Amino acid sequence: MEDGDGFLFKFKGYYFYRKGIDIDFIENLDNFEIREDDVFIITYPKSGTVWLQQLLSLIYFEEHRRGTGKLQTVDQVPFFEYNFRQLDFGKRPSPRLFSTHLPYNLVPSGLKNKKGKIIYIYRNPKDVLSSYFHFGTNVILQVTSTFERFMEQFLEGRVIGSLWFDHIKGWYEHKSLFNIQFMMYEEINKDLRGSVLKICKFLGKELSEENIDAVMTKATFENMKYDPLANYDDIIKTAYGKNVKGHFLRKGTIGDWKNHMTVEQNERFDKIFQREMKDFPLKFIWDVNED
Ligand SMILES: Nc1ncnc2c1ncn2[C@@H]1O[C@H](COP(=O)(O)OS(=O)(=O)O)[C@@H](OP(=O)(O)O)[C@H]1O
Repeated sequence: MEDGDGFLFKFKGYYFYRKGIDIDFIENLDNFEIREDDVFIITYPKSGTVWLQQLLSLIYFEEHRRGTGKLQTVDQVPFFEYNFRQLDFGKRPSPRLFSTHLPYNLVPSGLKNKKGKIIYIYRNPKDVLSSYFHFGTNVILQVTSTFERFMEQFLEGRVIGSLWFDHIKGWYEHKSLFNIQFMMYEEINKDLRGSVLKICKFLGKELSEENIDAVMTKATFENMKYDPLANYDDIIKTAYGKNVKGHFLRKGTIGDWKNHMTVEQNERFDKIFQREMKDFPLKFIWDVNED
């Protein structure tokens, strides 16, 4: 984000979106009371958050599955640190569903006692960068930045969510403290049914075949893009302004980074990735034809 300044708020070494937070809430994150049946989706930005909000809404709420509900996904699975709707989390009925971009060291300490469940979604960081570039320039800043400049900011961690490498490594290296399931954006993209079943199993939810089919149909990119309860177009207008061009549901593909990065940029990225992620055990998928 341009020079980081106006848009970023740094707290305990981590960058938040300044306009979206309540500083009192952020300073007291540690003490937020966690319930046994709380569920958190945790992501670095642009890794599939809105998709998982839709999937959880569909898995938990019959009216959302049937298309008779009126609540947007952000009202059913609200952002934890960006409480746009100013919901009273303490008064929400169980099970509470949340989504967050927080790093492992800033989440409420109750989660560290394995109370609540976490689904951590990760995506190959070149596609994260490409998605973020469009979102950063079209939605958040609404100014033109070059990809080159944005890539530098991303690699320095001077963006909302801070450094991608720190986020994923922090969560993975501390996974034994949490009740956590890691899932890959690309795995959900390639095998939606298998992914829905995996999520249901982790959350202890049993859905009929018919309901699984309904979840899958409503969670495809095409259906979400035109679904006003799931596409965030309304939120963009409210939070960022009426003239914003960008969308949360942009391309939804694997390997779009190839349309953005030059050979040199790609080589530089690979070098840094290899240095930072040496010995990191999770697999990444960089191309749509890769298994
Ligand atoms: N159903 C479905 N299928 C495939 N891809 C999907 C889907 N829903 C969201 N997306 C893609 O997720 C990207 C946005 O990431 P986030 O939701 O994490 O963004 S944010 O952090 O909440 O701003 C963004 O990726 P890009 O298209 O590459 O920009 C979205 O298109």
